[in-house]
Amino acid sequence: MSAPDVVFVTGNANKLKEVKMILASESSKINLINEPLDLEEIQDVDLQSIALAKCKQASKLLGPGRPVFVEDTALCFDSFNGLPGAYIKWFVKSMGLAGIVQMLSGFENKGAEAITTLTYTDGEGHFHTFQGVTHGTIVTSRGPTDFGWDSIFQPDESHGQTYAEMDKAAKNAISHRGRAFAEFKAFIATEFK
Ligand SMILES: O=c1[nH]c(=O)c2ncn([C@@H]3O[C@H](COP(=O)(O)OP(=O)(O)OP(=O)(O)O)[C@@H](O)[C@H]3O)c2[nH]1
Ligand SMILES: [Mg+2]
Repeated sequence: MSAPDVVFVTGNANKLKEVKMILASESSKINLINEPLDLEEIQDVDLQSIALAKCKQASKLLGPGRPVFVEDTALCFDSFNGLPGAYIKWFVKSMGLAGIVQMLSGFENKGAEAITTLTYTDGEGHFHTFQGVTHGTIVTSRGPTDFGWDSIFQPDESHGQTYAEMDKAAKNAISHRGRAFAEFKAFIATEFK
């Protein structure tokens, strides 16, 4: 029997690339499909509520009985009590990376948490949420700038490299996304035997 389809709803090609790499090891259990639907994102500081609302909307659009997951990624500054959080996308768009670095110039603590919140539904009313967190520091941009804020985030565990300077396998091994999907992989092992 072939592996069942599981849909990842995202319009972000960089996320998709990383997730395909992370879930490649599960290809005998699930057949990963992408639907680049543009989902509404509710205004909330609670990351689990945002991911759940996104997943419910994706599931509604795809129809019942279809396993689907979404993820929402936040960047939370220690000095800002967790903001910009899920709003980081709009900060990157409006201010650029240099503007974001500048926002923290008056603060001694330049620490930040990158958080991925992933919500999966079986399409039959059951929802499961997984989260991955990586702490780091906001630094002046170093490395390629093709993915969000990768070039200004230096994880504590990276020996001085920004995410953008790391190769993908090294990033996935310690990243917010890698950690959230490690939990999801353990779930896949029990859900799709
Ligand atoms: O440097 C980065 N390293 C990452 O690992 C990463 N993951 C997400 N992002 C960016 O942070 C915002 C999240 O917003 P987000 O979760 O709503 O994503 P999105 O709207 O692009 O896609 P989606 O909602 O269709 O899945 C967007 O600006 C993403 O580009 C990242 N930037
Ligand atoms: Mg989004």
